[in-house]
Amino acid sequence: MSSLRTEGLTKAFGGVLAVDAATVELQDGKINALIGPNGSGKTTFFNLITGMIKPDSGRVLYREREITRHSPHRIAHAGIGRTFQLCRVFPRLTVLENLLVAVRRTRLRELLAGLHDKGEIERARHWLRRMGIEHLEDAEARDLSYGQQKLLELAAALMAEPDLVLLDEPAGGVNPALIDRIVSLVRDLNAEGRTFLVVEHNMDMVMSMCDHVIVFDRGAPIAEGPPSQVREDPRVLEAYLGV
Ligand SMILES: Nc1ncnc2c1ncn2[C@@H]1O[C@H](COP(=O)(O)OP(=O)(O)OP(=O)(O)O)[C@@H](O)[C@H]1O
Repeated sequence: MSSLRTEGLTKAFGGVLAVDAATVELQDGKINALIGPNGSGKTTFFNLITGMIKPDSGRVLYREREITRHSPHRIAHAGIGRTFQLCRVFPRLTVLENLLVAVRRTRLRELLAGLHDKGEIERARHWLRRMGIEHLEDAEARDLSYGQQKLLELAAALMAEPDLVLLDEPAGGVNPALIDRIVSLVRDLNAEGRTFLVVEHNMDMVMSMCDHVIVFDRGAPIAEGPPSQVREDPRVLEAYLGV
């Protein structure tokens, strides 16, 4: 059973077919990985699912309902959260403020006017504790290390209580100790019932953390299965090595 699936999803930029008739089904309740060589369409696929860009053709279904061409806000509301390859936080807001605006961007004005919702502050503190950055609540986001900003971004995504979380290169630019922390956090969040789709180039992380691996090449899946199986697949080696 799958909560998210795509059918023939296609997106071209000029003459480049970034995502080419991709039919993909995620395993529900699992940590799914999306891997593939540079430029194989992984980030574009994420952007199509989360409504950041619109497909040329094909469909995205979540819980058997069509969400193709819905706005990013509506897709987030349906229960799909995400982080970005190059971390996106508001540099001049504090850590806590970043989480409060994450709930609803339109409330930025209220936030700046000092109007806080107590329940939301409690939830924000809960996620900061889970990320282990609660001591940084009043720091401006720009003063955090890159890895801490990634944890903040994950906390911001979790503020909307998503059932499906898309992580775009969570280990990119992060030191090994923090990678371990992110892995154990993702495992815990998954054990609590959240499904994950993780784009990641760090193969150690993919192989040790993920249950199901989908391999993209030239905009579409060429192989999928458990990590041990995918690692041995000649099509995957060929896509990566170009042999
Ligand atoms: N906004 C855009 N305009 C033009 N071309 C784009 C755009 N976004 C992506 N592309 C092209 O589409 C293809 C797929 O890119 P995409 O970023 O989705 O791949 P990726 O698998 O995420 O790569 P990486 O692993 O390097 O992050 C590439 O050829 C890329 O140059």
